[in-house]
Amino acid sequence: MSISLKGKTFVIMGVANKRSIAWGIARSLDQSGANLIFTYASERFEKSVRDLVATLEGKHELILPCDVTSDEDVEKCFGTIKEQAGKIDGLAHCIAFAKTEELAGDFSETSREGYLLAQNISSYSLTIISKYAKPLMAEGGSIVALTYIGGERVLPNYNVMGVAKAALEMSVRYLAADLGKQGIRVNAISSGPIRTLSSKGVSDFNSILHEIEEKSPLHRNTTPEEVGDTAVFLFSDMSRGITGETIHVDSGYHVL
Ligand SMILES: CCCCCCc1ccc(Oc2ccc(Oc3cccc(O)n3)cc2)c(O)c1
Repeated sequence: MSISLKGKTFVIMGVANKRSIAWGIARSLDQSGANLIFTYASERFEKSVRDLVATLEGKHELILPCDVTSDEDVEKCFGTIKEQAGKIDGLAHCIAFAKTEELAGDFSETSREGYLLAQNISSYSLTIISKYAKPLMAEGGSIVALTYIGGERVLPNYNVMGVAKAALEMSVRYLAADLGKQGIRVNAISSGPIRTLSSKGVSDFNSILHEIEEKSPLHRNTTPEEVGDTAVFLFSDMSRGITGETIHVDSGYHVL
Protein backbone atom coordinates (compact mmCIF):
# COMPACT_ATOMS: atom_id res chain seq x y z
CA MET A 1 0.00 0.00 0.00
CA SER A 2 1.65 3.28 -1.10
CA ILE A 3 -0.24 5.58 1.32
CA SER A 4 1.02 5.45 4.91
CA LEU A 5 -1.30 6.21 7.84
CA LYS A 6 1.29 5.27 10.48
CA GLY A 7 0.78 7.03 13.78
CA LYS A 8 -2.82 7.90 12.95
CA THR A 9 -5.86 6.58 14.81
CA PHE A 10 -9.25 5.86 13.25
CA VAL A 11 -12.56 4.67 14.68
CA ILE A 12 -14.40 2.06 12.58
CA MET A 13 -18.08 1.74 13.46
CA GLY A 14 -20.06 -1.20 12.11
CA VAL A 15 -17.94 -4.32 11.61
CA ALA A 16 -20.32 -7.30 11.91
CA ASN A 17 -18.34 -10.10 10.26
CA LYS A 18 -15.62 -10.84 7.69
CA ARG A 19 -17.94 -9.87 4.80
CA SER A 20 -18.69 -6.41 6.22
CA ILE A 21 -17.60 -3.46 4.07
CA ALA A 22 -16.37 -2.01 7.39
CA TRP A 23 -14.01 -5.00 7.59
CA GLY A 24 -12.66 -4.19 4.11
CA ILE A 25 -11.97 -0.65 5.35
CA ALA A 26 -10.33 -2.04 8.52
CA ARG A 27 -7.99 -4.30 6.52
CA SER A 28 -6.87 -1.48 4.20
CA LEU A 29 -6.30 0.90 7.12
CA ASP A 30 -4.39 -1.81 9.03
CA GLN A 31 -2.19 -2.41 5.96
CA SER A 32 -1.50 1.36 5.88
CA GLY A 33 -0.15 1.22 9.43
CA ALA A 34 -3.07 2.98 11.13
CA ASN A 35 -4.09 2.34 14.74
CA LEU A 36 -7.74 1.27 14.86
CA ILE A 37 -10.57 1.49 17.36
CA PHE A 38 -13.71 -0.59 16.74
CA THR A 39 -17.28 -0.15 17.89
CA TYR A 40 -20.09 -2.64 17.42
CA ALA A 41 -23.86 -2.28 17.75
CA SER A 42 -24.63 -5.00 20.28
CA GLU A 43 -22.99 -7.74 22.33
CA ARG A 44 -23.90 -10.36 19.75
CA PHE A 45 -21.20 -8.93 17.46
CA GLU A 46 -18.48 -8.59 20.12
CA LYS A 47 -16.93 -12.05 19.71
CA SER A 48 -16.78 -11.99 15.91
CA VAL A 49 -15.27 -8.50 15.94
CA ARG A 50 -12.64 -9.48 18.53
CA ASP A 51 -11.74 -12.64 16.59
CA LEU A 52 -11.42 -10.68 13.33
CA VAL A 53 -9.34 -7.87 14.88
CA ALA A 54 -6.88 -10.46 16.22
CA THR A 55 -6.05 -11.40 12.59
CA LEU A 56 -4.85 -7.87 11.71
CA GLU A 57 -1.16 -6.82 11.61
CA GLY A 58 -1.47 -4.03 14.19
CA LYS A 59 -2.35 -4.34 17.87
CA HIS A 60 -5.79 -2.70 17.95
CA GLU A 61 -6.92 -3.06 21.54
CA LEU A 62 -9.91 -0.74 21.90
CA ILE A 63 -13.12 -2.53 20.93
CA LEU A 64 -16.31 -1.21 22.49
CA PRO A 65 -20.10 -1.23 22.12
CA CYS A 66 -21.93 1.81 20.77
CA ASP A 67 -25.71 1.95 20.37
CA VAL A 68 -26.15 4.91 18.02
CA THR A 69 -29.87 5.22 18.91
CA SER A 70 -28.85 6.38 22.40
CA ASP A 71 -27.34 9.85 22.86
CA GLU A 72 -25.95 8.76 26.22
CA ASP A 73 -24.32 5.68 24.73
CA VAL A 74 -22.64 7.68 21.95
CA GLU A 75 -21.42 10.26 24.49
CA LYS A 76 -20.10 7.48 26.76
CA CYS A 77 -18.41 5.68 23.85
CA PHE A 78 -16.49 8.78 22.74
CA GLY A 79 -15.70 9.62 26.38
CA THR A 80 -14.02 6.22 26.65
CA ILE A 81 -12.18 6.75 23.35
CA LYS A 82 -10.96 10.16 24.58
CA GLU A 83 -9.70 8.60 27.82
CA GLN A 84 -7.95 5.66 26.13
CA ALA A 85 -6.72 7.22 22.86
CA GLY A 86 -6.78 10.97 23.53
CA LYS A 87 -7.30 12.06 19.94
CA ILE A 88 -8.45 10.45 16.70
CA ASP A 89 -7.67 11.33 13.08
CA GLY A 90 -10.90 10.09 11.57
CA LEU A 91 -13.89 7.82 11.67
CA ALA A 92 -15.65 5.37 9.34
CA HIS A 93 -19.45 5.29 9.71
CA CYS A 94 -20.61 1.90 8.38
CA ILE A 95 -23.98 1.77 10.16
CA ALA A 96 -27.44 1.24 8.67
CA PHE A 97 -30.62 -0.61 9.46
CA ALA A 98 -34.21 -0.88 8.24
CA LYS A 99 -36.88 -3.50 8.89
CA THR A 100 -36.89 -6.13 6.12
CA GLU A 101 -40.63 -5.73 5.63
CA GLU A 102 -39.92 -2.09 4.67
CA LEU A 103 -37.28 -3.18 2.10
CA ALA A 104 -39.71 -4.80 -0.32
CA GLY A 105 -43.03 -3.99 -1.95
CA ASP A 106 -44.62 -0.57 -2.30
CA PHE A 107 -42.87 2.44 -0.75
CA SER A 108 -46.30 4.04 -0.13
CA GLU A 109 -46.91 1.28 2.42
CA THR A 110 -43.95 2.39 4.61
CA SER A 111 -44.89 2.69 8.29
CA ARG A 112 -44.09 5.82 10.32
CA GLU A 113 -42.16 3.69 12.80
CA GLY A 114 -40.20 1.88 10.06
CA TYR A 115 -39.34 5.14 8.31
CA LEU A 116 -38.13 6.80 11.52
CA LEU A 117 -36.13 3.73 12.58
CA ALA A 118 -34.27 3.69 9.23
CA GLN A 119 -33.58 7.44 9.52
CA ASN A 120 -32.53 7.15 13.16
CA ILE A 121 -29.95 4.40 12.67
CA SER A 122 -28.86 4.96 9.06
CA SER A 123 -28.84 8.73 8.83
CA TYR A 124 -29.12 10.75 12.07
CA SER A 125 -26.43 8.53 13.63
CA LEU A 126 -23.77 10.29 11.50
CA THR A 127 -24.73 13.67 12.97
CA ILE A 128 -24.73 12.58 16.62
CA ILE A 129 -21.45 10.69 16.14
CA SER A 130 -19.87 13.76 14.51
CA LYS A 131 -21.03 15.91 17.45
CA TYR A 132 -19.24 13.69 19.99
CA ALA A 133 -16.24 12.85 17.77
CA LYS A 134 -15.35 16.43 16.77
CA PRO A 135 -13.77 17.37 20.16
CA LEU A 136 -11.36 14.44 19.63
CA MET A 137 -10.24 15.80 16.23
CA ALA A 138 -8.70 19.10 17.30
CA GLU A 139 -5.99 18.97 14.62
CA GLY A 140 -8.52 18.22 11.90
CA GLY A 141 -9.73 14.85 10.73
CA SER A 142 -11.66 12.90 8.14
CA ILE A 143 -15.07 11.28 8.46
CA VAL A 144 -16.20 8.72 5.88
CA ALA A 145 -19.76 7.38 5.57
CA LEU A 146 -21.07 4.53 3.41
CA THR A 147 -23.94 5.09 1.01
CA TYR A 148 -25.61 3.49 -1.99
CA ILE A 149 -26.93 4.78 -5.33
CA GLY A 150 -30.44 3.86 -4.19
CA GLY A 151 -30.25 7.13 -2.25
CA GLU A 152 -29.84 9.09 -5.51
CA ARG A 153 -32.35 7.30 -7.71
CA VAL A 154 -35.15 4.79 -7.33
CA LEU A 155 -34.21 1.11 -7.23
CA PRO A 156 -36.94 -1.46 -6.59
CA ASN A 157 -37.10 -2.73 -2.99
CA TYR A 158 -34.52 -0.30 -1.58
CA ASN A 159 -37.45 1.92 -0.52
CA VAL A 160 -37.10 3.34 3.00
CA MET A 161 -33.32 2.79 3.03
CA GLY A 162 -33.02 4.88 -0.13
CA VAL A 163 -34.72 7.79 1.60
CA ALA A 164 -32.41 7.32 4.61
CA LYS A 165 -29.33 7.29 2.35
CA ALA A 166 -30.52 10.49 0.63
CA ALA A 167 -30.68 12.10 4.07
CA LEU A 168 -27.25 10.65 4.95
CA GLU A 169 -25.67 12.07 1.76
CA MET A 170 -27.14 15.53 2.44
CA SER A 171 -26.00 15.27 6.07
CA VAL A 172 -22.45 14.66 4.73
CA ARG A 173 -22.67 17.99 2.88
CA TYR A 174 -24.06 19.97 5.83
CA LEU A 175 -21.51 18.38 8.22
CA ALA A 176 -18.72 19.20 5.73
CA ALA A 177 -19.89 22.82 5.64
CA ASP A 178 -20.04 22.99 9.45
CA LEU A 179 -16.88 21.07 10.43
CA GLY A 180 -14.60 22.53 7.74
CA LYS A 181 -13.75 25.45 10.05
CA GLN A 182 -12.21 22.86 12.40
CA GLY A 183 -10.30 21.21 9.54
CA ILE A 184 -12.52 18.14 9.59
CA ARG A 185 -13.48 16.75 6.18
CA VAL A 186 -16.68 14.71 5.70
CA ASN A 187 -17.21 12.47 2.64
CA ALA A 188 -19.18 9.43 1.53
CA ILE A 189 -18.25 6.36 -0.44
CA SER A 190 -21.13 5.14 -2.62
CA SER A 191 -20.31 1.45 -2.91
CA GLY A 192 -21.63 -0.93 -5.54
CA PRO A 193 -23.67 -3.80 -4.07
CA ILE A 194 -21.60 -6.26 -2.01
CA ARG A 195 -22.92 -9.49 -0.43
CA THR A 196 -22.90 -8.86 3.32
CA LEU A 197 -25.01 -9.70 6.36
CA SER A 198 -26.95 -6.51 5.59
CA SER A 199 -27.62 -7.36 1.96
CA LYS A 200 -29.62 -10.36 3.18
CA GLY A 201 -32.27 -7.85 4.24
CA VAL A 202 -32.89 -6.55 0.71
CA SER A 203 -35.26 -8.49 -1.54
CA ASP A 204 -33.97 -9.73 -4.88
CA PHE A 205 -30.39 -8.71 -4.06
CA ASN A 206 -28.90 -11.39 -6.33
CA SER A 207 -30.46 -9.94 -9.47
CA ILE A 208 -28.73 -6.59 -8.89
CA LEU A 209 -25.29 -8.27 -8.62
CA HIS A 210 -25.89 -9.91 -12.00
CA GLU A 211 -27.06 -6.63 -13.53
CA ILE A 212 -23.84 -4.90 -12.40
CA GLU A 213 -21.72 -7.56 -14.13
CA GLU A 214 -23.80 -7.19 -17.30
CA LYS A 215 -24.16 -3.42 -17.47
CA SER A 216 -21.49 -1.61 -15.43
CA PRO A 217 -18.60 -0.05 -17.42
CA LEU A 218 -16.08 -2.37 -15.73
CA HIS A 219 -18.41 -5.41 -15.98
CA ARG A 220 -17.57 -6.60 -12.50
CA ASN A 221 -18.91 -6.24 -8.97
CA THR A 222 -17.36 -4.06 -6.27
CA THR A 223 -15.12 -5.61 -3.59
CA PRO A 224 -14.64 -4.56 0.05
CA GLU A 225 -10.93 -4.08 -0.76
CA GLU A 226 -11.77 -1.47 -3.44
CA VAL A 227 -13.91 0.40 -0.90
CA GLY A 228 -11.20 0.01 1.77
CA ASP A 229 -8.52 1.50 -0.49
CA THR A 230 -10.74 4.49 -1.35
CA ALA A 231 -11.29 4.98 2.38
CA VAL A 232 -7.49 5.05 2.91
CA PHE A 233 -7.31 7.77 0.25
CA LEU A 234 -10.09 9.78 1.96
CA PHE A 235 -8.37 9.37 5.36
CA SER A 236 -5.00 10.47 3.94
CA ASP A 237 -3.56 13.86 3.00
CA MET A 238 -3.92 12.84 -0.66
CA SER A 239 -7.57 13.87 -0.38
CA ARG A 240 -6.94 17.02 1.70
CA GLY A 241 -8.82 19.19 -0.87
CA ILE A 242 -11.93 16.99 -0.86
CA THR A 243 -14.90 17.44 1.47
CA GLY A 244 -18.66 17.13 1.10
CA GLU A 245 -18.08 14.65 -1.73
CA THR A 246 -19.61 11.29 -2.59
CA ILE A 247 -17.15 9.05 -4.41
CA HIS A 248 -18.72 6.16 -6.34
CA VAL A 249 -16.74 2.94 -6.00
CA ASP A 250 -19.16 0.98 -8.16
CA SER A 251 -17.42 -0.12 -11.39
CA GLY A 252 -18.90 3.03 -12.96
CA TYR A 253 -22.53 1.92 -12.68
CA HIS A 254 -23.66 5.42 -11.58
CA VAL A 255 -22.94 6.86 -15.06
CA LEU A 256 -25.67 4.74 -16.71
C1 LIG B 1 -32.42 -2.90 -4.55
C2 LIG B 1 -31.02 -2.62 -4.17
C3 LIG B 1 -30.23 -3.91 -4.03
C4 LIG B 1 -28.78 -3.61 -3.67
C5 LIG B 1 -28.67 -3.11 -2.23
C6 LIG B 1 -27.20 -2.88 -1.85
C7 LIG B 1 -27.16 -2.65 -0.38
C8 LIG B 1 -26.96 -3.72 0.49
C9 LIG B 1 -26.93 -3.51 1.87
C10 LIG B 1 -27.12 -2.23 2.36
O1 LIG B 1 -27.11 -1.96 3.73
C11 LIG B 1 -28.21 -2.31 4.47
C12 LIG B 1 -28.09 -2.25 5.85
C13 LIG B 1 -29.13 -2.64 6.66
C14 LIG B 1 -30.31 -3.08 6.08
O2 LIG B 1 -31.36 -3.46 6.89
C15 LIG B 1 -31.40 -4.78 7.25
C16 LIG B 1 -30.42 -5.71 6.87
C17 LIG B 1 -30.58 -7.04 7.31
C18 LIG B 1 -31.64 -7.38 8.12
C19 LIG B 1 -32.56 -6.38 8.46
O3 LIG B 1 -33.59 -6.70 9.25
N1 LIG B 1 -32.42 -5.11 8.03
C20 LIG B 1 -30.45 -3.13 4.70
C21 LIG B 1 -29.38 -2.74 3.87
C22 LIG B 1 -27.33 -1.17 1.51
O4 LIG B 1 -27.49 0.07 2.06
C23 LIG B 1 -27.34 -1.35 0.13
